[in-house]
Amino acid sequence: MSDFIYLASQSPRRSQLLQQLGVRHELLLSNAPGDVAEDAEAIEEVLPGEDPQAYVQRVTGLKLDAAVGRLARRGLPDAPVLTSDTTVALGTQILGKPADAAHALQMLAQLSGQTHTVLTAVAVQQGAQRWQALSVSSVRFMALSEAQMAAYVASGEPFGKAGAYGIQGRAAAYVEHMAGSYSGIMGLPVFETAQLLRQLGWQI
Ligand SMILES: Cc1cn([C@H]2C[C@H](O)[C@@H](COP(=O)(O)OP(=O)(O)OP(=O)(O)O)O2)c(=O)[nH]c1=O
Repeated sequence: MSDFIYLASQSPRRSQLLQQLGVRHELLLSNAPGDVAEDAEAIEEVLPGEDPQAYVQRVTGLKLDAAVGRLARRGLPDAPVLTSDTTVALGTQILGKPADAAHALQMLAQLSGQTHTVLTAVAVQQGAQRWQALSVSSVRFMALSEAQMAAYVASGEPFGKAGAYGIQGRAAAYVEHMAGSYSGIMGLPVFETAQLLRQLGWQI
């Protein structure tokens, strides 16, 4: 069994959460010479009529396909690798990452005073074997004033985050209630990740 895993993710939170589990890992990013940068926008496109649960699992699988391809091109076809995707859903509507400040404000206005779902799928592959898990959490936001939303967007925190907020940051002050997995909302559910890694032989 390998004593480390490749983490194919740009997200510093995911690395931090793997570290919390004591899992040695190396980042697998598309920055080596000869690497083909996959088109993240194409990977994250929502199919017509696709529900959030199907979406987040499909995108995680596509991220894993890309990562496995990258490893193969580096001559490491059997190395273990992990990917994940986090999606915020308001009913059946998928809220991705905000494109700009206006988009972030619009998403926060939608989440204000409502309960939404945060879905994070995790997938690992080693050789020909692949395992995948899904974490689903529910988060209720207090009603936010225009001034609160504007200040939060100005803090810069919404950018690069699904649903335009980070529960691990200042947005914690707006979360009235949450049920599910705090780490899953942050991007990597530690319980489900540990379960997947046990399948690969890790003792966690
Ligand atoms: C809801 C929420 C999301 N997020 C983050 C987690 C994810 O990093 C991000 C959703 O984007 P993702 O597309 O899941 O991940 P990413 O682009 O950051 O990283 P990669 O695809 O390379 O693995 O939103 C928080 O950090 N806190 C939160 O409370």
